Amino acid sequence: MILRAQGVGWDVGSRRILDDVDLAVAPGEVVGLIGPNGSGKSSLLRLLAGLGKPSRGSVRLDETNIEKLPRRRVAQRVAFVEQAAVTDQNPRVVDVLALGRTPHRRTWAVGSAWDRQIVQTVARETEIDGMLDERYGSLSGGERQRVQIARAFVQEPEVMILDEPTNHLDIKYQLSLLELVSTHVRSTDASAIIAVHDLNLAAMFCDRIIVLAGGRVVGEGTPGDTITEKVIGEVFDVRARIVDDDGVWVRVGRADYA
Ligand SMILES: Nc1ncnc2c1ncn2[C@@H]1O[C@H](COP(=O)(O)OP(=O)(O)OP(=O)(O)O)[C@@H](O)[C@H]1O
Repeated sequence: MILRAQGVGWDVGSRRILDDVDLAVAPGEVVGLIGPNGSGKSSLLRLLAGLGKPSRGSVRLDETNIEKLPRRRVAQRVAFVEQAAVTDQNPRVVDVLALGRTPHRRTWAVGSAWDRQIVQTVARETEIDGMLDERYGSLSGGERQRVQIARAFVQEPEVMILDEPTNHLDIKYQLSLLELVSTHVRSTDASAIIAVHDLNLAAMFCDRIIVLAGGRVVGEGTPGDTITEKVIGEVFDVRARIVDDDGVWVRVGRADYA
C-alpha cells in the first residue's frame, strides 16, 4: 500500500467531521469515494494529501507519517486536484502544466529538458496540445478540469487525489476524463482516489469503492458489493434500482425518493 489512513479523525471545534477512518490505496488501483453532501469526502481527501492534520490517527505515505515529511517531498509523490480551482491570475495553459514540475525542481532552477518534454507528452495524452498557448481563464469548465488533470499527470505522482473532477462536466467530458485518469493510473502503476457523486461513473471506473457517511466509512468493496439498493437507501435516503447489465447501473426515478 502506498497511502494509508489509520484511525483518522478530524474535529472542527467540538464538531466531529471525520471519525476513525481507515483506508489504503495500492499501486495501479482506482478507488472511488462516495457519500452524500457533507459526509466528509473533501475533508478526508485534504488530509490524505497532507493539507491538514488529523485530530486523531495518521496518514502514512509508505510507512512514514505524512506530517513528518517536508511538503515538497509529499508533492513529489502525491498530486491533489481540488474542486474547481479558482485563480485570480490568468496564466497560459502551458504554465499551468509546468506548475506540476515545481516539486521536482530545485529552488529557482529553470525547467529542464525533461520538464519541457513531459509537459508536451502529457498535453498530447490529454488532448490539450492545441490549447497550450491559450489563457486558462478563457477555457470552458470542462477544458479547465482537463488542464488540472494534465497538471497532476505532469507531476508524475504515485498517488492522485481528485475531488469531484467530473463536477459540472457534460456526460461526454465526464466519461473521457475518468477514462483518461484510469488509463493513466494503470499504465503508470500509480493509484488514484477520487470523490465521485455519480454512482454509475463510480461503478464504471473504480476498482474499489469506499462509502462515507457522517464522517465514517460505512462500506468498502467492489462496486457490485457497495453500490447496492440497500446502501443507496440507507446512505443517500433514496430508493434506487440496480440494473446489472454487464456491471452495476443505478436507476433512480423521480417518484423514487424514499
Ligand atoms: N474548515 C472547516 N471548518 C468548519 N467546518 C468544515 C470545514 N471543512 C468542512 N467542514 C464541514 O465538514 C462537513 C463535511 O464537509 P466536506 O466538504 O468534507 O463534505 P463532502 O462530503 O465533501 O461534501 P460535498 O459532497 O457537498 O462536497 C460539512 O458539514 C462542512 O461544513
